[in-house]
Amino acid sequence: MKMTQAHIGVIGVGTMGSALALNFAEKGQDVALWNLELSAVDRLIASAGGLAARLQRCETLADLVAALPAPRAIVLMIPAGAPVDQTIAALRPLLSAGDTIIDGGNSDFRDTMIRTTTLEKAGLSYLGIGVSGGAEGARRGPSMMVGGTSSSYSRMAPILEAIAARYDGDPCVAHLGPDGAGHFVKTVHNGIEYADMQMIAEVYGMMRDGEGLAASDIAPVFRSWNRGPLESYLIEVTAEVLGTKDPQTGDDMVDLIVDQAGQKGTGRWTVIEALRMGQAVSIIEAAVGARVMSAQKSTRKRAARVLVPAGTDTMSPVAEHDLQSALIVGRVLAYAQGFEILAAGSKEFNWSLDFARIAEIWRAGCIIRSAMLDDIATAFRSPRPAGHLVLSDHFIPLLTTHIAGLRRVVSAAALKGLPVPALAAALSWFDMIRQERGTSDLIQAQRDYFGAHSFERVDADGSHHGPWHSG
Ligand SMILES: NC(=O)C1=CN([C@@H]2O[C@H](COP(=O)(O)OP(=O)(O)OC[C@H]3O[C@@H](n4cnc5c(N)ncnc54)[C@H](OP(=O)(O)O)[C@@H]3O)[C@@H](O)[C@H]2O)C=CC1
Ligand SMILES: O=C(CO)[C@H](O)[C@H](O)COP(=O)(O)O
Repeated sequence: MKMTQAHIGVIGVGTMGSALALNFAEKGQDVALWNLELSAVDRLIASAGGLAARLQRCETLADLVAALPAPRAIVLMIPAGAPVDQTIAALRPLLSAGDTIIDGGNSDFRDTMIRTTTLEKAGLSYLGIGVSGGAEGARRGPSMMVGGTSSSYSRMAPILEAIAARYDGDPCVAHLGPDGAGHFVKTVHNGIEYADMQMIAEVYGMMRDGEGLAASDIAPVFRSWNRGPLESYLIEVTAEVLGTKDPQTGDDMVDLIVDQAGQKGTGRWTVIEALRMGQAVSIIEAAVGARVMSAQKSTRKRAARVLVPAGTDTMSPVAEHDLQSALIVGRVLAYAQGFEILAAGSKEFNWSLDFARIAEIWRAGCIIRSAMLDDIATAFRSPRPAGHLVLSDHFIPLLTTHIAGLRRVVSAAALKGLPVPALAAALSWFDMIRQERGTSDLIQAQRDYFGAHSFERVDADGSHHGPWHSG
């Protein structure tokens, strides 16, 4: 087939690639398409309506490259890891100096750092872009977190801005730093996403298992919360999901779904990177751990029969406004933990990440978009004692108002025998950060006792040992 010239190439027309291709086409771009299984391209073109004229089916990678005038821009929307390396290896001999490969998948930012160095040395440009918003976002306007050289970004900025979500006219895309910076920020975005989803699930569990409410009764509660400080995409999605019936049985759809959550890596990577950099991200860690435990269905089935929930209180109801407060505090703290990882990464990799801008490009298009992000952006543009989000003027009053609700929810969950690992982690984090004198004096004493690690004294300078072994 004779190829006409296209503006941009897309490799991988699965959920995200096909939606992005249509978004490009809608913004006036002719898109050359290639997919491992070519029938997926045919299906996309057949369903593209008026946009089909802007979509070109390419039989081979060589055809795709030939359809693009140099300097080319080719977007990969394929699974992270080996598929990206294999596709880059296949593309490289076909490309010319100055061409740009864009990895829009959820790649490990460390892989992106290596790929950028290798390809830039070979005269190619490479951008690692974290794309958020799911299929709908990719189609109508995603939030995009870009890593790469400034010159590579400048070339792509007009088209990226054209397809991005907009918040009050501001495109939700930014060049965040070199090589892996964009994928690092996307990974942490997903860590926050895990935490928010887990806390929402815990609150749903409190209503379902603690109060005996049906999903269809819980849906309106989330719908009403979406009109307050919790306004966000994930609360909106939750209300929609809980209100949906199974067309076959007429039952609440969520009740028919196996309670085992999948995960592709970004949540776990967030925790691994945080721990590597000495950061405490207890809420995100609890959320990843909860997905791991959700997969252990057969163990849970057995344990449910033999482990007794002694001392439980099934009578005392939990107030709806306390559940709302718990989510408000939990969300603030999950964002705060995420931004702490970003700050650590920025320092570790010398990226000078602009935290206010990151909050701004998360205000629309992405999965963790919420009303709170505008305030977070403002907080990052204002003085923050100790540099921490929870100590900013905006968040202190919010936390002060709602912390009692979180406290009551976590206590009630403990008494009812209901698991709330992420909310409990949020509460413990809050109580630790506000404890001027903690209990690590004892940890230091123990370390010195068994390992002569020494400690500092409150009443003298220098390092000291205890009198432990003197008697
Ligand atoms: N779904 C989502 O909400 C989001 C996903 N992402 C990321 O975007 C990327 C794509 O995800 P998504 O569209 O959901 O995934 P899909 O599974 O829907 O599509 C994957 C695409 O990659 C192709 N592919 C699979 N293996 C290879 C390979 N070895 N070489 C070349 N192509 C291959 C598939 O081709 P074939 O049709 O032949 O199998 C398909 O076109 C992933 O990195 C994902 O993590 C990012 C943000 C949101
Ligand atoms: O990036 C995303 C949303 O922002 C993807 O939906 C991603 O797949 C979510 O992660 P996981 O599959 O591990 O839940």
